[in-house]
Amino acid sequence: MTTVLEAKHINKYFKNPVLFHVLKDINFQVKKGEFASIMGKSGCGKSTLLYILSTMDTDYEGELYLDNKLISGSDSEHLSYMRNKHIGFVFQFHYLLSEFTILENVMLPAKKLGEKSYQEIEHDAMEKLKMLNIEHLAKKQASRVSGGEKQRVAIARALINNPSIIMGDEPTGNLDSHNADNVFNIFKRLSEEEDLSLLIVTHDEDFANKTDRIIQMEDGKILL
Ligand SMILES: Nc1ncnc2c1ncn2[C@@H]1O[C@H](COP(=O)(O)OP(=O)(O)OP(=O)(O)O)[C@@H](O)[C@H]1O
Repeated sequence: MTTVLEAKHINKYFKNPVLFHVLKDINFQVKKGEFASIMGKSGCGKSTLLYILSTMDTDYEGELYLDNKLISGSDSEHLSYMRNKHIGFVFQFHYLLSEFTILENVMLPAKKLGEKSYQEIEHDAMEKLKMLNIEHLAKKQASRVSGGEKQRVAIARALINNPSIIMGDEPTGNLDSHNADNVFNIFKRLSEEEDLSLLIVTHDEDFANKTDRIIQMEDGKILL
């Protein structure tokens, strides 16, 4: 099976004021179509790891591969391109631009990538909204839709550049159980029907237990 993301011997230290070894020899792979979750107690290093895997943090030791290409050590311009093209993000808070319409919000990462015309991007964005059953919200201002709807819009936005992997940091942390189930089911469908990989940090055991694999972290290490 194809590997979409691979971390090899990732070590990370914080140096303020004393040296703190926060990530200790992290090794794992995420395969194409795999739905994996990362769990662990508060402070064990989940967000720090996700920050590295998502290429936002470059101050670490080890190797990171995205779609079998070594990306650790790349310059910031290349990393920004790879991040935009290959990774979709869903956070606890949706970070939609409230003055923009839903459609405009979903289009933004594709405009940033700059590989398609406005019309193509608009068409793609409508397709993503349809996929998530929220096409009727397209022309609405982002501030005027519900919390659960906003999170579905955030997923549509994460999908707009057809990434290989979706990374989430507590994407259901701010949702009630009905909307959290909804987001889980969307992720599950994306993994099963679209062969998309998902790597989701969560504190929600019910959510994690339903994923294909739980990556359990403790004190900066992955438990095997
Ligand atoms: N910039 C920083 N400088 C020093 N230490 C930091 C920094 N950021 C995080 N840490 C420490 O690194 C450890 C891991 O933090 P991290 O945020 O990755 O944990 P987490 O598992 O995501 O926690 P939570 O579940 O509460 O979000 C913690 O002990 C934290 O205090």
